[in-house]
Amino acid sequence: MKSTYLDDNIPSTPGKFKMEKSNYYHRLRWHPHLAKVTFWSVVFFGLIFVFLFNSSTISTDLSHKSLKIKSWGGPGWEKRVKSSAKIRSETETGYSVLVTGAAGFIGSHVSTALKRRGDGVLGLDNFNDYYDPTLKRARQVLLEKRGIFIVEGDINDTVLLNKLFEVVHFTHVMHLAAQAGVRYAMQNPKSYIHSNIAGFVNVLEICKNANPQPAIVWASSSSVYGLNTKVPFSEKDRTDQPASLYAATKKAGEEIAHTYNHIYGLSLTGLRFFTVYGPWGRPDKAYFFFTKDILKRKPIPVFESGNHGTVARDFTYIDDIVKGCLGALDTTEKSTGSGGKKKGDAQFRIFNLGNTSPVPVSDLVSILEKLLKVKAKRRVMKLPRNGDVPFTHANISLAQREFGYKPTTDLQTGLKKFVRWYEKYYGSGKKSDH
Ligand SMILES: O=C(O)[C@H]1O[C@H](OP(=O)(O)OP(=O)(O)OC[C@H]2O[C@@H](n3ccc(=O)[nH]c3=O)[C@H](O)[C@@H]2O)[C@H](O)[C@@H](O)[C@H]1O
Repeated sequence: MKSTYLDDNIPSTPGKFKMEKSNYYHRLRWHPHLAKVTFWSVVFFGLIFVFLFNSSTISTDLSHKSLKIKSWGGPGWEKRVKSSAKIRSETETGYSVLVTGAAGFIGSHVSTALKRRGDGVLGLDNFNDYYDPTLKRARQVLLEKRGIFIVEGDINDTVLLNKLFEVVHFTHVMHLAAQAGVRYAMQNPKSYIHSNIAGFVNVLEICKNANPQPAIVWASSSSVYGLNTKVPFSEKDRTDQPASLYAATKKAGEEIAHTYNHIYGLSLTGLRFFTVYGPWGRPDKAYFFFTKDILKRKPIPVFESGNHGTVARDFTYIDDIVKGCLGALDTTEKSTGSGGKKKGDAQFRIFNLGNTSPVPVSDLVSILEKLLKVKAKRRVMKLPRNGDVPFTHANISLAQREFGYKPTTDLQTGLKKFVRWYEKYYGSGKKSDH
């Protein structure tokens, strides 16, 4: 009723408003003591106005947030979430998996493989612009065609994650969302803390409180071996001399995971990936931008270590990595806690997922030259001290023993598949501004 009254007094045209205003001033002349009241009222309302104006920026931010919240809520959205995470009835394993970073390179491949065999898969990705987001959107389109819904959101968004766990009882979380790239860590260090530490802790917090708690498999990195010189790198080796903030956050992730396993009974498996490559890969990786620049006849920086030493990587093909991820997932034991309380010891594992045959970066360039039929303009330079390590080499016997992990794709074969995809996706250099 009151609002109707107020509404009735709101001038509907500027003309009417002016009339009221003049009336008001007229009354002021008859009641001089009202001038004081009016003055303080103006000051008071002025302050309120200033406050509202200032908070309008906050409310804009909030409205972005609430827009986001709106964009993921509602019955239609919940239906999509449930249907994507639904296990196909005849499937052998019958998992319902939340894949974070599903629009990413490894995430999109793993999601597809899980869905193909009948597991329920729900993706989560914030589609950030660390590298060309159109590539992430293209992966999303592919996944959608396969019945995988990717929820757009950040792993730090507690409200969203809680909602997802309310809608679906995930049996597993494949946590692949991260801020990647060893060299970019010098430009944007906070993004590594945000995703690889704060975001990971948020995921663990949600999982620890979930009932039932899911088993978690997450992405660590070969970079945790840092400046180690003993090869091949074995899971038992020291990991306390990282060469980049990226590596340090991945190492911190392993320690944090151990804590959650110890206190809350979460089943946790960390995978140390060794320079993964292949179709639908990441444009920030050397093999990817070397391809682009060789095709454009642009010079490429090829690193060498001191005294013209070789810089080498244990490049691992994406299909082998996917097999490793699924093997790790299939051998997880259940988490033992519930509602944030540990009920018994839970599984904690770390595995190397590499190829076990390091290749010098100069050989990688030679393979690309042959595949692309273009001579590279090599600019050989000293390995910069910005996060890179001279070599990586995985000992994979642990993964082999635990779930029969056995990579089968050599660099030549894998790069051939990559180049085929690259040429199809980007055409003859037209779309290659990534
Ligand atoms: O497995 C990992 O744990 C990490 O793999 C990846 O790191 P890296 O192995 O360093 O891959 P990538 O950048 O492709 O460089 C490949 C090679 O090219 C050399 N390299 C690189 C750049 C350049 O300009 N020139 C050059 O010679 C360079 O020295 C190196 O020898 C991921 O970025 C990281 O997110 C993480 O997942």
